[in-house]
Amino acid sequence: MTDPSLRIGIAGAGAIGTTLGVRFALGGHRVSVLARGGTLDAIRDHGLRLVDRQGEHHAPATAGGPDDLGEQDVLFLCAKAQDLAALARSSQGMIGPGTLVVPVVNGIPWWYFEGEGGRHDGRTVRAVDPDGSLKALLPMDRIIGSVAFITAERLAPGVARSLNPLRLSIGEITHRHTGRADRLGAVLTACGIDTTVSDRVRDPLWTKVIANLTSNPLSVVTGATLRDIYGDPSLAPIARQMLDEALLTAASFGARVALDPVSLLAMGAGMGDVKTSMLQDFEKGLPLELSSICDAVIELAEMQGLSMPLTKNIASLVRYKSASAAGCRKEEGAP
Ligand SMILES: NC(=O)C1=CN([C@@H]2O[C@H](COP(=O)(O)OP(=O)(O)OC[C@H]3O[C@@H](n4cnc5c(N)ncnc54)[C@H](OP(=O)(O)O)[C@@H]3O)[C@@H](O)[C@H]2O)C=CC1
Ligand SMILES: CC(C)(CO)C(=O)C(=O)O
Repeated sequence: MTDPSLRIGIAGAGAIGTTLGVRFALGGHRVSVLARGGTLDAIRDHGLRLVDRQGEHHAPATAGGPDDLGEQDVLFLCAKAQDLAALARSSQGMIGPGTLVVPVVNGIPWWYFEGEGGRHDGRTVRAVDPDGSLKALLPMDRIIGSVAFITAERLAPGVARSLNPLRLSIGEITHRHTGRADRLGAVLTACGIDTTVSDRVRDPLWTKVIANLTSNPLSVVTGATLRDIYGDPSLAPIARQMLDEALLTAASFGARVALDPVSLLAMGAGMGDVKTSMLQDFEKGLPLELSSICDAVIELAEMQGLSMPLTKNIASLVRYKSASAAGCRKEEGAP
């Protein structure tokens, strides 16, 4: 990464992909976006658009499908966990021998045990990579772990809005400190994405997973926003109990979670009437990101001989609700 202008690939042009793509283009990098359907047409015709704290931006980008885009210096994979394997397959042409691959996906990633050095080193997380496709398709020695502390929404194909500060944690998945992670962190920060490079990227990862796990599924069961999930006298004890289950699991893997339970609940309640991404997906009839946010955490707990009974039950309720809503939509003739 000596050329100041990098070839940066964005695979998955939703809320996060569009936000990152615009920021990179504004930073002077050559952005190529892997998209499909109407999103591909819109980006080809109009480029990418972002409304953020700095204003409204329009950025040029090359857009294409699986066979159109060449090797990149860095490839960001920006999709929901359940879509990642298909996206990784479509992105193969963008990955060359030197490409760094940065998945920006919530939840426990498939690479969790790669280079982790513990007693489960190299083990697959079945919930997120059931048939080993991700491990086979993506070069483990060039994965940079990432955790996105960003809020972004997709307003239209190729158009996103992100009004909170853009923060990212990245790090080598092997705990090593390397120049390539530092250089990537500097590129991101120069593009307006405030990036921390950590030798322990699994720590912020657990912090984020715990925030998602304690709020996203409960929001689907109840329809509640963060204010009530963490602050309402009926719901907050449920969130607290799920938090305790998750903290125990994180601690069993030696994770240092940034927030204590009381602060996390207070911070969550203080975020106000925010609908979680899972509730938004549920309301749109989209598949939910349960594999990486719930199932993978439960799988990790069970590997350590722990159980997460409440989390498991809440995840089952969400699955039931999501399946029955899909059934109703089918009966009503919706697509
Ligand atoms: N949005 C947010 O505020 C945050 C999101 N995250 C996490 O980041 C990840 C991405 O989220 P987000 O950007 O919101 O998700 P979106 O659903 O907005 O975007 C995902 C994009 O990936 C595209 N995609 C999926 N599969 C393929 C494929 N095979 N080929 C081409 N394109 C594909 C989708 O295309 P199509 O539209 O055609 O289906 C969609 O545009 C998730 O794990 C999310 O939880 C993390 C922090 C904050
Ligand atoms: C807002 C927050 C932190 C809630 O878990 C989130 O990341 C989401 O909605 O997916």
